[in-house]
Amino acid sequence: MATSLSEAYRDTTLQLKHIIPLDFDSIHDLPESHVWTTKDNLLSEKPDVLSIPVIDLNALNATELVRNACQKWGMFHLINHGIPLRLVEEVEEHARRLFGLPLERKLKALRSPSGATGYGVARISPFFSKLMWHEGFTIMGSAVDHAKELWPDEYEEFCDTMDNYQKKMKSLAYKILLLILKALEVDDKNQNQDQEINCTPSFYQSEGALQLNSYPCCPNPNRAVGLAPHTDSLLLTILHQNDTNGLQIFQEGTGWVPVPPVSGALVVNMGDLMHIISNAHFPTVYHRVVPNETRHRFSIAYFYGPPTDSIIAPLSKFQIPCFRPVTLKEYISLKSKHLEKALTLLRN
Ligand SMILES: C=C1C[C@]23C[C@@]1(O)CC[C@H]2[C@@]12CCC[C@@](C)(C(=O)O1)[C@H]2[C@@H]3C(=O)O
Ligand SMILES: O=C(O)CCC(=O)C(=O)O
Ligand SMILES: [Fe+2]
Repeated sequence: MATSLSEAYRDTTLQLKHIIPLDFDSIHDLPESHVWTTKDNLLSEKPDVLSIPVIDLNALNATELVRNACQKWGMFHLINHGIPLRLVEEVEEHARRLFGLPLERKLKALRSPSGATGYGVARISPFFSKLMWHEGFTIMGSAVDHAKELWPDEYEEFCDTMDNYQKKMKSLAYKILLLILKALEVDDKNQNQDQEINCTPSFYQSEGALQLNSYPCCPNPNRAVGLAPHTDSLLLTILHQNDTNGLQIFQEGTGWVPVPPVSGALVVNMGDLMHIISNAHFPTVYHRVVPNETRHRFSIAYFYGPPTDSIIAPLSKFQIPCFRPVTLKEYISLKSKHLEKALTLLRN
C-alpha cells in the first residue's frame, strides 16, 4: 500500500525539546534559549521598490506573468483565486482560537516524536542552536483526532472548516500547477506537450498538508527569529498571512526582501520539488519570518505535493537533467538529515 505523507515522516524521530513550544503567555523577557546572534543577519531593511508581483489567476497573459514571477522570485501574490474570503477568515479565526488556548491544553494535541501532525514547533528546529518565536499546528487530512484532544465536546466545526479549506486548496493548487507547467513550456513547440503532463502520474494525485502558524508579540523582536530561513519541501505552497508583516524572502545580490500582506491575495511559492522538475529554472524560495513587538502574526500554509512514492525528476524536455530522480519519501528523509543540502546531494 502507498505510504501516506504523515507515514513518510515516521523515520524522523524528534526529541521533545524540538517539539514543545514555549509558554508565550507567561514570558515577559526574551529567554536566552530564544536569543539569536547578529550573525543570523536579523536586521535587514531592503528598498521598498522591490516587490513580489501580483497575478490575477484569470488574466489572459497569466502564463507569461507566472513564468516571469517564477523565474525571478519563485513567488507571487495571487488574486481572483476563487477561495471565498469568508472561508479564509474562518480558518484564521480557528487558528486564533487554537493558539489562544492555555499551553497545557495545546500540549494535549502535541505532535508525537515520530508523528507529523498536531501542535509543536517547526520541524526544522533541530538544525538551529536557538529556538524560534513560533508555534504551529500541522494537519494532514482529517484533524479529528487532535481536535478532540483540544476540544472534546466541540471539535466538529474546526474539523469541517479545515476539511473544506484543504479541499479548496487542493483544487486551487492543481490549477496553479497546470499554469506553472505551461509556464515551463512543457507544451511548447513539441508534440509531446500534453503528453508529458498527462503521463506524469504524480500530477494526477496529490498529497497535502495544512500548517497553522502563530508568532506571538515578541518582547525583543530584533534578537529573535519567528521562523528560521528555510525552503519548503514540496511542489508549491499557498499561504495566507494575516494583516501583520514578517515574511521575508532572500534574493541573491539583494538580501532579505519583505513580503507584506496584500489584502485578499494568497502568496504562492515554489518548493524544492518544483525546483527539481523545472531543472533549476525556477528557484525554490529561501524565506523566513521575523517577529513583531506589538502584533500577533498568524499564517496558514498549504503544502502541495505528489504521492510519496512518485518519482520526481526534471521534466523530460530538459535534455541535460541537473538532478537525479528521487521519490518524495526519499526526499523527505534526505531533507530531515541534511536540510538545504538535500538538493545539492541530488545534483548530477
Ligand atoms: C508537509 C510538510 C511541509 C513541512 C513539513 C510538513 O510535514 C508539515 C509542516 C511543514 C513545515 C512548516 C514550517 C516550515 C517547514 C520547513 C517545517 O519545519 O514544517 C515546513 C515543512 C517543509 O516544507 O519541509
Ligand atoms: O508565516 C509565514 O509567512 C511563513 C510560513 C512558512 O514559511 C511555512 O509555514 O513554511
Ligand atoms: Fe515556509
